[in-house]
Amino acid sequence: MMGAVLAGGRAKRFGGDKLLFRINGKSLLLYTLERLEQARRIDEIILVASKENAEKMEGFGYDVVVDELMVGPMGGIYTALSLGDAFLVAGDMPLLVPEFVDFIIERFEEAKKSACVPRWSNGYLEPLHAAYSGSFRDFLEKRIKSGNYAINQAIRESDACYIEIEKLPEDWRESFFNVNTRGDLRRLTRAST
Ligand SMILES: Nc1nc2c(ncn2[C@@H]2O[C@H](COP(=O)(O)OP(=O)(O)OP(=O)(O)O)[C@@H](O)[C@H]2O)c(=O)[nH]1
Ligand SMILES: [Mg+2]
Repeated sequence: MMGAVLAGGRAKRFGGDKLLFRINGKSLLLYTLERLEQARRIDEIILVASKENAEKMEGFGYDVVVDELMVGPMGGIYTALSLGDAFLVAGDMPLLVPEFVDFIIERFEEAKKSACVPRWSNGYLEPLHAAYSGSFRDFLEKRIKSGNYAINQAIRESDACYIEIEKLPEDWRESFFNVNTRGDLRRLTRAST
């Protein structure tokens, strides 16, 4: 399955070029890409960039698609799915667990639903660490046209299948860790990546 990495955000909370920020000499995005590469069920990776950073993103050596919408994650997902089914992940998730990625893709392929999304017992979803079908794109199109960019609501109103997070190995949860502020980097410098 294709792995699509969202990499077109403006990183307002972080300030500056979050994905290119180097931690121990390696960019944040490269941490994420290296983990994604290790997933056996990922056979191709694309980066979903913005017009502004597409050139820089090409430097990573993967195909880059430009998100023309720039309305947040939903637009990035919509853009990625123009190339077919995808496991979608945010570029700022450096502790991605490859086995967990494979697990989600397997569930997605068995379930034959429009999406397969991890869910916490309180109902909170992890839409930027989930598998989506190309047909989910048509479902998003109407919402985007009417200016409704709420991805969680879109998933809930679709026929998505859910993966109950608390039933899985506890150490898989670090896969959801994402860097929003400079303070979040402390966790990464401590982790053995
Ligand atoms: N292609 C694309 N990627 C996006 C978009 N919005 C966010 N992203 C990416 O999605 C990931 C998670 O988003 P956020 O944590 O909100 O990052 P961000 O939007 O850059 O940061 P903030 O401005 O602080 O919200 C990051 O890797 C972003 O680069 C978008 O509109 N289009
Ligand atoms: Mg954002």
